[in-house]
Amino acid sequence: MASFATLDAFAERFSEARVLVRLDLNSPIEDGTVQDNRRFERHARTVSELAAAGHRVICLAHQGRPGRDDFTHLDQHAGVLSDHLDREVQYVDDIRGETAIDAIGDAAPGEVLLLDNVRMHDDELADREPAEHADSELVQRLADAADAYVNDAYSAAHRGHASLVGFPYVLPAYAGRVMETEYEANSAIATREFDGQVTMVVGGTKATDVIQVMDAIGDKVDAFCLGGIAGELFLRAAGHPVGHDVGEGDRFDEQWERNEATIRDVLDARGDQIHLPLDLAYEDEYDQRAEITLWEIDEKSTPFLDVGGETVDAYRDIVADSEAVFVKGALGVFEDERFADGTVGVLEEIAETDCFSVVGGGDTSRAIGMYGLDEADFSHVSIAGGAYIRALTGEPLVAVETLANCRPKTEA
Ligand SMILES: Nc1ncnc2c1ncn2[C@@H]1O[C@H](COP(=O)(O)OP(=O)(O)O)[C@@H](O)[C@H]1O
Ligand SMILES: O=C(OP(=O)(O)O)[C@H](O)COP(=O)(O)O
Repeated sequence: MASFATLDAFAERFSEARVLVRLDLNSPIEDGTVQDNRRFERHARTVSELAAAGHRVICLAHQGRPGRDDFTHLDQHAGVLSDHLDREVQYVDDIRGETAIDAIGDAAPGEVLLLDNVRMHDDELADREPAEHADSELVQRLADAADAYVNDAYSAAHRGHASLVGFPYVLPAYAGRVMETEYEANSAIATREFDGQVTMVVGGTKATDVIQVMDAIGDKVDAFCLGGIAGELFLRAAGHPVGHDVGEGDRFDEQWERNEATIRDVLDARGDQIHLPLDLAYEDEYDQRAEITLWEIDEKSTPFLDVGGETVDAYRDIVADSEAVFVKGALGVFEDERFADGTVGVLEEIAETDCFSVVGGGDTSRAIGMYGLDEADFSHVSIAGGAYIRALTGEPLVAVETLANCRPKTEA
């Protein structure tokens, strides 16, 4: 178990500090609009605690990845975060230049700044070891302008990027409240033993995260219920003519090339644990939801956007018989009500079943609020996806390990 210092220790040491706070505000963007989600509400608790205590809060965050449609500036994120606070979040359209450094210097006690998308600086994603990131211009420039660093970005803690692992080498570093609570919940899961059936529902778009970990966690899981992009990729490996891009799509082929061998290995090794969709749903010529069983599909000519009704019924039965259920990634494009049956059907069954349950995934956990489900009906609703699933397997999260084990040279 990692042991890191929390905001309790920070409060004992600092007053009116300039504190860099790394958040994970990576969010869905629909028609160019950042979608509010649990990450803003949860991180606002950490920001609010620091600002209310009179510190000058300098937030760092990322959105998307270079080259992706959702790779944007953070101006909208500042507004959404403000909505969850009793104070304005001042967006700074700079990361480590003079504008940013001056804004940090001018920040008054209790003020909150949000710098621009940290992934827009080349140092952030450079392929370096954590100690090398500490020497980067990005980390050095911002560290010189601040007194301390707080990492609240548990949901990005599996990424060894500069703003996540570099600062503990050069500034006093602490865990934010999201980091603290997510770590405690998700680490406990990796060490728990269940007598009854353990089920994992996996879907979503980041099949690479899911597929590589399925094999690692396979000894702890009795049944994997697949959907989303991951489900189609496994169906493709099982010989069905699905799981490839059609039209403008770019969700499948690149992930297939990267993961085909692993998918086939996992299917061979754990086929009896893996439940694949029996039917799929798509948008017909009347813009309505239509379903098709696997055996009716002779070619994929349109994107499949959800699992079908037969699959939902089968997965609900599996969940109903489970002592523990972990969910990572949505079974369909639940943001569109026509294609929410898979995701919502499984979540409803979990809520009705007396089981230990964890729902993970920044996007996926949004479905709970969107469809009127009660968060209290789940044991833990994580705002992490890839980080959460790695925690399930007990895999160390590099940003957590760095936060717990590294100290500035001046304090070594
Ligand atoms: N068949 C599908 N085609 C395209 N997108 C899908 C499909 N099924 C699920 N999704 C998308 O997966 C997203 C959630 O998956 P992902 O981003 O990997 O998980 P999270 O961010 O929750 O860890 C949802 O936003 C949903 O729209
Ligand atoms: O949203 C995130 O990951 P997740 O979708 O696995 O929860 C994190 O912000 C990490 O984003 P990344 O997967 O683009 O590095």
